[in-house]
Amino acid sequence: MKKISIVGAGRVGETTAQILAETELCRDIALFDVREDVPEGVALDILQSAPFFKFDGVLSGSNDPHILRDSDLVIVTAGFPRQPGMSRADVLESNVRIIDQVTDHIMTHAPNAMILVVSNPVDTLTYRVAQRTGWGRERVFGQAGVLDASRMASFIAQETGFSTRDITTLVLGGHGDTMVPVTRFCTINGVPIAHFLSKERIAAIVERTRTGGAEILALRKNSSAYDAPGAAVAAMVDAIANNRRRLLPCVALLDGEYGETDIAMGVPCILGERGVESVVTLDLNAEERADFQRSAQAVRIDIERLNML
Ligand SMILES: NC(=O)c1ccc[n+]([C@@H]2O[C@H](COP(=O)([O-])OP(=O)(O)OC[C@H]3O[C@@H](n4cnc5c(N)ncnc54)[C@H](O)[C@@H]3O)[C@@H](O)[C@H]2O)c1
Ligand SMILES: O=C(O)C[C@H](O)C(=O)O
Repeated sequence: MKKISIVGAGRVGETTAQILAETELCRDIALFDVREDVPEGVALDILQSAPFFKFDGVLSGSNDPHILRDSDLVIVTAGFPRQPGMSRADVLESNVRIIDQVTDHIMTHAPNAMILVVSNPVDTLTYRVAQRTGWGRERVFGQAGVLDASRMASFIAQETGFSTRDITTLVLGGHGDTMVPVTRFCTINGVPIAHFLSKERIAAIVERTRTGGAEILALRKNSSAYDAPGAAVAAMVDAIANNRRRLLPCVALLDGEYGETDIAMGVPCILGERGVESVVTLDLNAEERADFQRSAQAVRIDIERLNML
């Protein structure tokens, strides 16, 4: 991938830029932010770590949206994080204004780009970007489930003592308290986690996964998570840049899959060089289907709020 732009040079944007640069996933990274001088400062600071990490490439930052031009991918991390005690949906009104402005910049300066939305509430904002651009769902998608699944895998590793390398997890649905960790598809090298963990322990891991973002927020106090989120975004970029065709949970527009239409939420997708190549429909059991529908209902409430703005 020739050029990746990151909109929002805050905590998540900066962490993502650092990982993309270090891993040389892209050698031309541009940062755009409205805070005066900040994107230039972030770009310069990361560049000065190049001799340690031994990477080459160009990193630039600007308050001028022209910096987005010719991007192949734009990662959107602009917007307010929630504060302790808030839900992600509580920043919807403030962040819609920001996301609309950012979307217009992308349409003007990077009309051929893919857009990866990170800003919260990510399902609703991905839906908003898709509506505003009118671009196909392969080009407009969001990050949530890769992070939630990685949180769940880290909890399973802590409980079982197994290597994270061997742990596979799947979290679907909206990126809120109703997210759907699908324990039936969580394994340790193919062995279902139920072989190693009791029902009670699995239930506790599911609950901790659902509240994983709030747990970090409560501990960090002035900031929501950004280390694992930056790594999750980088994993998605790796799938795209290297055309890996990975099966990853992405926030994607649904067109009848899982019985849902006119909504964006977390579903398993094939992610490759063209973005979301397809949505994979799993045969969910009755309980999983009910959980997924409940999660869709929560996202729909936000979309209705959005439509009233
Ligand atoms: N989807 C996920 O899994 C996930 C994970 C972590 C954080 N987030 C979300 O990502 C967003 C950013 O989090 P953060 O911790 O980096 O916040 P932050 O406050 O550190 O950074 C946000 C940045 O956005 C910039 N910004 C605001 N308006 C802008 C505009 N119109 N154009 C360009 N830039 C603008 C701000 O100046 C700031 O630098 C939040 O909404 C947060 O909830 C999502
Ligand atoms: O919790 C948040 O508000 C940030 C992010 O969505 C997360 O899950 O870490």
